[in-house]
Amino acid sequence: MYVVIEGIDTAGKSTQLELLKKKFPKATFTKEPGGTPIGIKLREMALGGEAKSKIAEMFLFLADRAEHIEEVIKNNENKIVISDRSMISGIAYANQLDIDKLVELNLIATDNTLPTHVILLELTPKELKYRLSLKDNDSIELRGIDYLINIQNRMKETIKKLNINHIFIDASLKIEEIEKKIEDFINAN
Ligand SMILES: Nc1ncnc2c1ncn2[C@@H]1O[C@H](COP(=O)(O)OP(=O)(O)OP(=O)(O)O)[C@@H](O)[C@H]1O
Ligand SMILES: Cc1cn([C@H]2C[C@H](O)[C@@H](COP(=O)(O)O)O2)c(=O)[nH]c1=O
Repeated sequence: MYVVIEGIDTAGKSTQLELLKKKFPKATFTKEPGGTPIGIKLREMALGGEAKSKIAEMFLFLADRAEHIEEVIKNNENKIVISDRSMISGIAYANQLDIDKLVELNLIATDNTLPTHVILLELTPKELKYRLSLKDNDSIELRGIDYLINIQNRMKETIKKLNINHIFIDASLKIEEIEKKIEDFINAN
């Protein structure tokens, strides 16, 4: 079972992952970018904002993803793996290219491996604005509310297009309510 938690910046992914670690102690927890030793270096490069080219930035994320699939996902095929982000983020954030082209590129990186379960935490523009105001923003968060809401729409479109088993959850619900919905979704499937 390859479960991924998706959502734009500040949607509440890390908060829920910490709770899931207690609920599913035998699962393998991982993340993109940065779930492998090479991935840690690629993450630094991608998020440092050094790349002038958006295409170069996308290839950094794709390199991270290819290594992550090979080293983490395939090596834990018979376990529950729960990942903070996946190719869904890869396709949504690279918004300079169309989704079909990005699906092709991402399937090369993942050797055709798709998540089996996608949980998307969905933010309203108002809540996103509030949550971003509470923290120092990295180079991607500095692109702003409209950019991130557009990315969220691309995430939803991608999940539907790939026809992956999924749940969309209102990220403004109480933390415990979201936790329960996620637990029920994983256990039901
Ligand atoms: N359901 C919730 N209601 C209100 N605030 C929440 C909720 N879930 C998380 N938060 C708060 O929102 C902020 C972002 O949460 P968190 O770090 O879990 O998001 P994230 O999706 O992992 O973010 P990023 O992708 O930027 O790392 C934190 O201040 C957290 O306490
Ligand atoms: C996988 C992936 C991620 N991104 C962006 C999304 C976030 O802004 C950062 C990752 O930060 P987090 O704190 O680990 O959530 O990177 C992207 O642009 N493309 C991708 O493929």
